[in-house]
Amino acid sequence: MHLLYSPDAVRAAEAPMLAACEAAGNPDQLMRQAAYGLAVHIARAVTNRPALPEPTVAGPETLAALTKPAPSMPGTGSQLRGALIVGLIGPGNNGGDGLYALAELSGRGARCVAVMVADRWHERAAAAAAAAGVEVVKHHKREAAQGSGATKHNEVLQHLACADVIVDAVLGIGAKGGMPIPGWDADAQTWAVHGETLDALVVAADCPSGLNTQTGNADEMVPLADITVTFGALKRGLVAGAAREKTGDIYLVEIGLQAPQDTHLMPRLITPADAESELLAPRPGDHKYSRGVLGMVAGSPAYPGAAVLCSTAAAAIGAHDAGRGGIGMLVTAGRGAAGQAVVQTLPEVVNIDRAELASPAGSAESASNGWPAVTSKVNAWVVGPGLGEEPEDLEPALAVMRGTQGPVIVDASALAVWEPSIAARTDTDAGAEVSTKVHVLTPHAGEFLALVQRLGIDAADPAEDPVSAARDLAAAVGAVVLLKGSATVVAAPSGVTFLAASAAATLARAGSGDKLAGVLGAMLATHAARASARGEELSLERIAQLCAAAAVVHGLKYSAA
Ligand SMILES: NC(=O)C1=CN([C@@H]2O[C@H](COP(=O)(O)OP(=O)(O)OC[C@H]3O[C@@H](n4cnc5c(N)ncnc54)[C@H](O)[C@@H]3O)[C@@H](O)[C@H]2O)[C@@H](O)CC1
Repeated sequence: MHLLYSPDAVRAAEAPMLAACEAAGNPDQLMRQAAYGLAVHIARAVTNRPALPEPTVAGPETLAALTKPAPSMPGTGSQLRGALIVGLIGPGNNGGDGLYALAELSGRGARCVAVMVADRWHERAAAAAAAAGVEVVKHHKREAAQGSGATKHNEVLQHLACADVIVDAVLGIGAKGGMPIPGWDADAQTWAVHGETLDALVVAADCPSGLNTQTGNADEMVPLADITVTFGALKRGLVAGAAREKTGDIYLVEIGLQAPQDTHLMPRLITPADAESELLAPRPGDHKYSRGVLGMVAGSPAYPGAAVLCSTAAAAIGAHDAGRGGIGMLVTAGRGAAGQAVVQTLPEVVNIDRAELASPAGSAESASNGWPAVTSKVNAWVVGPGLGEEPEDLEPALAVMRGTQGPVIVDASALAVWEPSIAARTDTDAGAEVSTKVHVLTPHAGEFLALVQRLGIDAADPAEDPVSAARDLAAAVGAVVLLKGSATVVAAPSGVTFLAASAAATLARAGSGDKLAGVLGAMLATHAARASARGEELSLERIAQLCAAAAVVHGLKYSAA
């Protein structure tokens, strides 16, 4: 699990270290450390492309390929000889990182060019770069406006066209929007005039320039990076929202930052290893009920496929890997074709008539609420995938939401009829959240906007700041909110938040949400069963964490398909 820092948290963590470096008469020590890490990754990129070591956070492309490149050592001087590395250098400390990195690489034999894209720069780093033999080209807007601008522009283009690596060290966490580079054509993601696609590997220093490292918001001006080498800590805005499409693989360079004392409300990134560790192994003596029973109200005569996707995804967890993460039993409440399709695909499923949830028959074998007896064994429910708008399908879903303590994953069509009053729940001791009635809402951005509008909730825009958006809704309605996106954000009402960033862009297709609902259901059912056997309940924060782990499992399992 990685803590995700806001830019303010990064600055706060850096401050005492910078003061100590200053006092020791070595003010750039931290920057040099960061720059060394950057240089190592650039050297690896030059010498080993495309076999780079495993990133801290895999980008969508890497996930789609699901390759695990072999780790390797940084290149030696001789391997770098002949390589051209061009740094785009901005006015602040991010530019300083770039300059010190170029100085390192120049010392190892690469030809390095620093293009100063602002009319000021980090003086000490620039002096170090010049002393190490880095060529300097000044090409900023003010200078571009003066007579020699066109010639200079062509010179820069020439360098860029021949570069093996372009280092984006224009703006870091101090960016206030935009890319201050003369001639940068954002639409084409290249430099104007020539317009050809550049062959170089683009390495972003700390973050792609212009990215909002608080929210992840990135407009079309922000250049795409093949890899991002970030310093000290993972920034929240590197893995949230649009950032996923900009950063490529992310590598974290440690520079010794101390974590803040109070990290409770810092978002956390769930790694594949974290997610794996949440897949419970079956124990000797387990039986189908003790492993966890998942109930499902999914699919309808109009959309029977959603029920198949949801149930097969739930059943597939645990089908391999010694049964880890697997549920003991799946109970579906089907109607017509939706029920038949599931049973034909998964004969082990217990299918009950959906109508019996909305209008309980109440026979001698019924559960205490009049539902079929098997429902009393259910540890978690999924309601909504493929239900459509018919009352025959939505009423049973509502009955589950109202009539069980949960956890209930409220997905797709069920979100359109969900009300906070349905989830009304009583907290025990002050501050201790227990799952007396737990609902997990799983909107994508469109469903999120429809939901907050219908309920009159003031929430951040998920397209601009997904972490705040999920937190706002969760706090307003008292439910766990799983906001789907290129990174998925899961927030508990307390504000505790987890991110899952292990899904490739290939997952943006019909049916992915249905499968995710099934994986979520399996994760919650297995953990709720274990907790209940111990006489415990899962807290809302724990449920949020498990949901993010399930999103990671889903991303890894289905990204390559
Ligand atoms: N403080 C340190 O010692 C360390 C800082 N680090 C680096 O320093 C970066 C932060 O440095 P800074 O605070 O100097 O911030 P930046 O380097 O991100 O840039 C800030 C400067 O750019 C200007 N600026 C912002 N947006 C602009 C725009 N759209 N157009 C033109 N100019 C713009 C600002 O006015 C300011 O002068 C980090 O991202 C990281 O790369 C690392 O070296 C680690 C150590």
